[in-house]
Amino acid sequence: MKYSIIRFPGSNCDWDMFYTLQDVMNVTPVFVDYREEELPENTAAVFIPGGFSYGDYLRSGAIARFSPIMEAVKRFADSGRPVVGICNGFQVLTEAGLLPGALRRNDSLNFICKPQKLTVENSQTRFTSRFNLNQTVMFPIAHGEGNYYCDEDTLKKLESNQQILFRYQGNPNGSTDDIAGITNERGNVLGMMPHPERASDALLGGADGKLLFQSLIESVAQNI
Ligand SMILES: NC(=O)CC[C@H](N)C(=O)O
Repeated sequence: MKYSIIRFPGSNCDWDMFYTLQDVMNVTPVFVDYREEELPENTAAVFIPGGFSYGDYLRSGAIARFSPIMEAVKRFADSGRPVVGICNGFQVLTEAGLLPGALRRNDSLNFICKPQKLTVENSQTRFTSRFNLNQTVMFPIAHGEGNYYCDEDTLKKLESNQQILFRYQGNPNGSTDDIAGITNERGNVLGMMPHPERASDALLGGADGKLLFQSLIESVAQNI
């Protein structure tokens, strides 16, 4: 089983993800170039890491979503298997239409880089089964375009389908309804602005993020 990490020109959290998967979680990560048209065989889950794909030109993620590999990522997601986008990865997934809504400039118009408290809003998913409901966790944030926006109807659907997995405590960027991380309706595609891979080892200042990787890896093992 491989855990595929997609690399675009400008990705910069690819090694953070690799380290977490290989050294902390003891699974097998593999980098996948954006020009590839297929994912490696035996891919168990796809990760789209943080960064500044194509220099964040036009809008974050707006160019990366046209990369050849994204067609394969869409097919993988359509088959119900897990796809996780962190930070720029979340931006790419909304631009690609795999997640609802959009990420806009932070309301302060400043880049924000700090540890951020979050509330776990749903602990009954393949990504969050190791957390407790309403648990407070600390994940770093580092973004200029993390202001999640969706219209009223979409927000109602996100809430009624329990697609909101994480909310900010003390909204740092103006996100609608304090939203920090959501899934698609089917529940197999996750996007979040905070970085669990940067909170996966006490040496990094905290290990709350490890729970997310544990949840996902267990669900893969159980074929959920
Ligand atoms: N760390 C990141 O992924 C940065 C995200 C994005 N490019 C932004 O600044 O909004």
